[in-house]
Order: sequence, then structure tokens, then C-alpha cells
Amino acid sequence: MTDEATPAAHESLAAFAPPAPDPEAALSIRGLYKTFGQKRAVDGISLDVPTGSFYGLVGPNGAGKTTTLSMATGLLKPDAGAVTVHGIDVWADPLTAKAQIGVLADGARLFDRLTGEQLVVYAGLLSGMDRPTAVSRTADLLRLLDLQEAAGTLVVDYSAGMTKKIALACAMVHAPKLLVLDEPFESVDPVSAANIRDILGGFVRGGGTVIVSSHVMDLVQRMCDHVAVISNGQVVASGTVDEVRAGADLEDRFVELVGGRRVQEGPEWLQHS
Ligand SMILES: Nc1ncnc2c1ncn2[C@@H]1O[C@H](COP(=O)(O)OP(=O)(O)OP(=O)(O)O)[C@@H](O)[C@H]1O
Repeated sequence: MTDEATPAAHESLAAFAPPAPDPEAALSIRGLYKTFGQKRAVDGISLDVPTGSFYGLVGPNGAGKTTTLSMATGLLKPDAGAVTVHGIDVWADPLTAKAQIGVLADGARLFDRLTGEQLVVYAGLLSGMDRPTAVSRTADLLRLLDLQEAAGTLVVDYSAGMTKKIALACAMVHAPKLLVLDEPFESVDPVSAANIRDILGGFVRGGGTVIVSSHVMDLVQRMCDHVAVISNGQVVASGTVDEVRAGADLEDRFVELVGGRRVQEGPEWLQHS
């Protein structure tokens, strides 16, 4: 990969047109590119997330996961490429596509002067449902996510893990077909993480599709059935978890795929013995 990407380079690369997106896939990405200044953050990613799969997206810091997911969910305009959700073009028909997607974005700002309960009801109303349905679904989600006691607390006063959970409730309240969750377990305590895994597992068993980005390989290996490894804005491996790990531990395979460990002892001033 090169950091000297230009729009012209995108156009010439896009000339090698990848096949059309797969309408059967929950999420189908073709030839996605995004450059920030001189930095090509996403460098020609194509990916199919099968319907009903629990899909992990992993990669080192700065690999392009968040940028890819932002473009896949209609939050960030790609320089080139196509994205469909259950056959609906995210960028040609964003309203229809977004109705199918629940997004937990990395670092997204919430209306944190609302209570947790008000925030989830508001998210439900924004998606077009009537108030009684929004209120009843909110009660179910607060119970599932163990947030009942904090229902009347302002979100600004929530801990990081509670904030993550209330954002997840907002992503789920409109019963999307596809959940796209950027680092859903970050800052979440182990009991809540186990609850969230159960909820997501149930969502998949009910026919939904979940995509999670995570740095925790052990979690991805246990939880996901498919995985894609992204490095330097490109997919370096994808498939079922067993295919990608190829008999090894996913963490070891990940380190091998993204360029291995750099063994360093640190500067002298950090050595004490
Ligand atoms: N808005 C932006 N402006 C400039 N550069 C950006 C912007 N967003 C992302 N980048 C750069 O694009 C690259 C990919 O970033 P991205 O956040 O997609 O990576 P990531 O895989 O999600 O990383 P992490 O695991 O650390 O969250 C990085 O080099 C980052 O600095």
C-alpha cells in the first residue's frame, strides 16, 4: 500500500471494477476507498457479510475499521465503491437502507442531557414508531441490559460502560436486521459483556446479522462465526473463523497476518534492574 493516494489513483483503481454487490448478503461492500489528506485509510475493501452471521472485523490500531464501518452504514461518504444492505444501496437509497441497520458508532455523541429511558424512547420515535411501542421496547431493553435502576439518570452521569450499553439500546430499538457495532465491549464489565453477548447471540439465532469490530481476539474467536482481518486499509484475510485461523489461535494468526510483533525492551530510562 502507498500513502501517496490521489483521487486520480482512486479512479484508475476503480476502473478495475469489482463484481456487483451480493444482494443476498446482509452487507456487501465493493471496492471501497477513502483518503484523508495523504492518508489512504481504506484502500479497496470488498467484503460480503452473510445474512445470519456473527461477523468480526479485526485489525491493528489505525487499520481502517471505523472508517470502513462508517462508510458501510451511511455515516461517511466513500471516495469510491459501493455498499448494499440486504440488496439496498446505502448511498443511493440511504433512508431505506438505514431503517435496516442499527449502528453503535465509535465515539458517537449522544443527547446526554436526556435520561437513559428518554434517550432510547427518543431513538425509537426518530425511527418512526409510535410512543407506546417505543416505551415498551425501551423497558425491555433497559431490563435486558441491566440499566433499569439507571433509567431515570441523565446519560451525562453514566459511566463509560453504561453509556456503551444505552447506545446499544438505541441501536436496537427499531428492530434492525443488521447490527453494526464498533467496539461494543470496550469499557463494559465482564458480566454486562456476557449479557450483551447473549443478547447478540439471540439476535443472530432469530435471523439477524451482527458485525462487531474488536481488538479482543479471544472474544471474536468464541463469539463470531466469520471474521475479516484488516490491515493498512485492506482485507488481508476473511472467511469463517476456522478458515482464517487455519488451525492456529486467532490471536497468533492475527499477529502473523498484520506483520508480526516488534520485540522491543523500551528505552534505558524505563529499565530498573
Ligand atoms: N477524520 C479523519 N481525518 C483524518 N484522518 C483520519 C480520519 N479518520 C480516520 N483517519 C485516519 O485513517 C486511518 C484509519 O483510521 P480508523 O479510525 O478507521 O482505524 P481503526 O482501524 O478503526 O483504528 P482503531 O482500532 O485504533 O480504532 C488512521 O490512520 C486515522 O488516523
